[in-house]
Amino acid sequence: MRAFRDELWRAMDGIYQQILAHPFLTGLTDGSLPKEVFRHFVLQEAHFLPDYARALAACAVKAPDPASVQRFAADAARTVEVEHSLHVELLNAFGIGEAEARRHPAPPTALGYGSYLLRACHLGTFAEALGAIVPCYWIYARVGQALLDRSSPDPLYAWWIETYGGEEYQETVAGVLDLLDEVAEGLTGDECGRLLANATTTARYEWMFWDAAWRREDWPV
Ligand SMILES: Cc1ncc(CO)c(N)n1
Ligand SMILES: Cc1ncsc1CCO
Repeated sequence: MRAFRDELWRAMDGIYQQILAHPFLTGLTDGSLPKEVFRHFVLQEAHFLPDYARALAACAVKAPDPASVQRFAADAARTVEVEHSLHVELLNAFGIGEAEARRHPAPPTALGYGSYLLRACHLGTFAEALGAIVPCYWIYARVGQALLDRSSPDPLYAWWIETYGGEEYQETVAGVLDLLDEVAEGLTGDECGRLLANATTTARYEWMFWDAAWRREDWPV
């Protein structure tokens, strides 16, 4: 029997290939990515990660068993930690203080993505929430892995790559994918369809998030 995760990956693979080919990611590994573009990405992350942490906490609330509650609650806490080290390691390196990051309103795609995740995880069933949240983990794990081989001559970019390409994060994501396969066994065809539709939306937002950073997207009016 094929695992459900393969079906979910098929729903995202075309989008994932476009993520890998995006000039933001090719620029990360050859070190040619302009600093102002990465700076904008970090600013987007500073706005997105608190929403992401709360979306993970909502998954913890809906999780069907204590081990899954613990998993999502731990990842929510870990996301807050990553958000904090982002401030310490990166925003300071770019001369963006916490006050400035707060003053700058969340740009459209970061706000849209975070709002979508909160909506899906709060209003959906656990399966629908899982569909929305799994690609966040999986795409970053795959991107991190793909970039780890080449890493980056830039220590800032290398730090970021290690966070997501490293062993610890890879193991975290493997656990979530095991849970996905387990949960999918008990779902109807319709429920699987809604889970996959959410996964596709998240994968699209993942591409858009890189692209928005690349364009240094801001509110047009
Ligand atoms: C936009 C985005 N998606 C996923 C992750 C994974 O943590 C992240 N840090 N940022
Ligand atoms: C690194 C990491 N580990 C668990 S969740 C998460 C995502 C924070 O960005």
